[in-house]
Amino acid sequence: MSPSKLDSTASFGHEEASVSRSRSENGSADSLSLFHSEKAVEELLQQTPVAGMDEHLIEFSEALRTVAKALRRAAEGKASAQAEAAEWKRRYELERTRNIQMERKVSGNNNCEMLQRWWIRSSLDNAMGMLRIMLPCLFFWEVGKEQNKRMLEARMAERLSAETKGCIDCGRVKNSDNQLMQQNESTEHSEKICMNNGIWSHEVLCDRESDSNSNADLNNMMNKASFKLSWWCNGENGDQHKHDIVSFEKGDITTAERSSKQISLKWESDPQTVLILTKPNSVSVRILCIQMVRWLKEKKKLNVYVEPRVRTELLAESSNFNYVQTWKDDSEITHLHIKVDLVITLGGDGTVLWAASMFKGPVPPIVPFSLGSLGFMTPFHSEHFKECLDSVLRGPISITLRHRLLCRVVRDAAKNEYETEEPFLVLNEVTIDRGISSYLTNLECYCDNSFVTCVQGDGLILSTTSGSTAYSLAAGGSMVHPQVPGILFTPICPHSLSFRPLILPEHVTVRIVVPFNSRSPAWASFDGKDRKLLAAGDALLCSMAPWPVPTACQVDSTNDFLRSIHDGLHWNLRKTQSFDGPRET
Ligand SMILES: NC(=O)c1ccc[n+]([C@@H]2O[C@H](COP(=O)([O-])OP(=O)(O)OC[C@H]3O[C@@H](n4cnc5c(N)ncnc54)[C@H](O)[C@@H]3O)[C@@H](O)[C@H]2O)c1
Ligand SMILES: Nc1ncnc2c1ncn2[C@@H]1O[C@H](COP(=O)(O)OP(=O)(O)OP(=O)(O)O)[C@@H](O)[C@H]1O
Repeated sequence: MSPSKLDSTASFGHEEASVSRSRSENGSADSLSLFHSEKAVEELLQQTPVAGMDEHLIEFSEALRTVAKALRRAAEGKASAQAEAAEWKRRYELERTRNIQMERKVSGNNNCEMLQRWWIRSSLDNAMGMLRIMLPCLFFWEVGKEQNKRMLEARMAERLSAETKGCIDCGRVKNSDNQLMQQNESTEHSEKICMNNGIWSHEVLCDRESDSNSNADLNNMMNKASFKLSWWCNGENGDQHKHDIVSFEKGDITTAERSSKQISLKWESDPQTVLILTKPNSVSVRILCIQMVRWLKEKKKLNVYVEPRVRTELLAESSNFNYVQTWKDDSEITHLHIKVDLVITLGGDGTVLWAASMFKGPVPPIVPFSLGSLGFMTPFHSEHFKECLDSVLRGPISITLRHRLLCRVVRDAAKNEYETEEPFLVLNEVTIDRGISSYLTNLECYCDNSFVTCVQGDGLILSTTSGSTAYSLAAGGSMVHPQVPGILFTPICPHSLSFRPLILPEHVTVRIVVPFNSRSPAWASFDGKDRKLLAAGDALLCSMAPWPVPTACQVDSTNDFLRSIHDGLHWNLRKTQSFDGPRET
């Protein structure tokens, strides 16, 4: 306790306090007088109205903190429940697909016994499927997510009606049953892997909500190419993928699953619709686009979609291009993923970012052609576009599943965790910087519920591993293989020399808060676009998005990544030492 405080408390006229004060002033303070002073202060604090108010304020602020914590926990609980619901949904889709496959096999066989067994199993599966739908349904009723609830209900209804009719939707109508049977037999092995481990991208890309909305959409969905994804890795057991993340046999813990694998895409039916996205204001891009559209339509008989700007350019070139399709307003863009089998980009990395930003949910596979200066994400050479597209359309192709970050701005974070603005999906990074302010940014950072640090500097980059070769790299972050799931936490010019970049695991939610004592607001930008002001009290929540961006590889994801850093950055390029120098003897 400072002497001035003692003085001020003594001036309230407490007798013992004034005695102790005079003694200490005379330099004869002893333990007794100290004891008296402390006691006096304590009593005084209890008596004075100021002390009472302080206590109330402390109590009040603690109560506020508790409320904020509870709100935060509820929001985090909500997010994890949503993720769980999505997982159930995915499993339901997988199971349904399995039933369809089984039904096809059974329908080709006249054996009654088999049919009987299938029906028993199918009914059991259906019951399980129903249970699995019911759980997320209950959850959505709870949290009032009306839209998701409708979607799940529609699926339940669809399943019920399929049961009543005694048949289940057979997916693509294009292939005949015989063809499918042959296909099934010839791909038995990969199918087995797929059923257990793969992603049935046809299902992932389908928006069932919209197919119940209109027949037109249903037709579009029927026209969408079906493919399946399987993954592989060079493991010890004949490249076999295992289910368990960790196996525990006879006391030995062994990691069995690798978090990152090379993904392979195999078309199950031919792609029919292609979307071409082009960098604007480039003559070479325009010329290539014209050639490509012609070739895709005339030689490959594909439907071609382009942006409205490009359609106008094509029609200015020749009125023959009136078969090229486009959209009228932005709301139609939200349905693109249902119609489009493949996206082709003509430009640099910025055009791939542009393509990714058009899909706020699932993204069809992207084939990026390099017409920029660097091209970390654009492995295909435009001179050989016919050969490249031929091989992609034939399949199978290796793809890189590029993770995206889902970013939500929460205004006045403590109060409004439920009222978030429209989220942003970024393929490279979200940057929080000081904008035009000349003050240091002051950002409080949390990883789930743990405080990470306070960023004082020019700002912070939260990057995907695909973005690790972009802004994050320039700010001193590491380069990371794009298939590694993780969130890069890279400060921009930190005002502390010990502030090194971090890489956080994929499952965390990072929360960046502009504290109330910050000297200036901060600015968030998403893949270098869409700047948003973050005022004091606002927060940015960032977690891994469920919809990655699948980009086709020239060779495979590792080869393409290494080539891009060698060619793009001349990484570790150094003249080799000559052999005729000094040698150890
Ligand atoms: N100091 C910097 O390095 C810096 C500063 C601002 C923005 N950027 C990057 O620019 C991106 C936006 O790109 P744009 O094309 O719309 O803007 P732009 O036209 O200004 O190009 C930025 C450059 O970044 C490169 N780039 C983009 N994504 C990359 C990636 N994943 N790996 C390696 N290089 C990549 C592009 O090839 C281009 O050369 C942002 O997401 C950000 O990563 C970098
Ligand atoms: N279809 C599009 N519509 C509008 N803007 C686009 C489109 N495609 C790309 N862009 C924007 O154009 C800019 C340049 O694109 P991109 O990076 O692909 O070309 P580049 O700058 O020549 O390539 P590099 O960056 O490799 O030199 C980017 O900011 C990107 O966001």
